Amino acid sequence: MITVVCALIEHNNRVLIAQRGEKMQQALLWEFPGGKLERGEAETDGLVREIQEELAITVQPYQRLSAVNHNNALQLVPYLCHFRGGIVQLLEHRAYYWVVPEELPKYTWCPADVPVVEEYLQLTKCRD
Ligand SMILES: Nc1nc2c([nH]c(=O)n2[C@@H]2O[C@H](COP(=O)(O)OP(=O)(O)OP(=O)(O)O)[C@@H](O)[C@H]2O)c(=O)[nH]1
Repeated sequence: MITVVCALIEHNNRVLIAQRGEKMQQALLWEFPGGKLERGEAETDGLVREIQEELAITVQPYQRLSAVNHNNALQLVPYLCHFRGGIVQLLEHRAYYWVVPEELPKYTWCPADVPVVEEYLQLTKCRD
């Protein structure tokens, strides 16, 4: 089982979503950006590194959501993150959007992300 950390980057009541490239696995599906941890790396350190590598922005993880075990092959570990600065560059993805939470279900997600989207929607409803 591989562990992948991903970021729900929040800014002005929106969250950043990213579309995988045509040549990536799960091509053209939407995801929360992130990636695999390096050996011995803490989850939050790996996440900050991946987001800098993929989007050239700085984030600060502040809350871990429920990890998703997908088909006993992938453990997806989501973190809520504050946006701390930079200008988004698509260094690996095909597209990105800042969306309000209610729009999240309109996108075609990587299957492992579906429970993450649901948890996030519940959480943001409680904030209102
Ligand atoms: N980053 C990310 N990967 C996800 C998500 N959902 C999901 O199933 N995955 C899968 O988790 C794996 C992570 O791959 P990745 O390509 O983003 O990770 P990485 O940057 O470390 O990959 P690399 O080996 O090319 O360096 C892929 O198989 C990807 O399809 C998600 O929300 N975010």
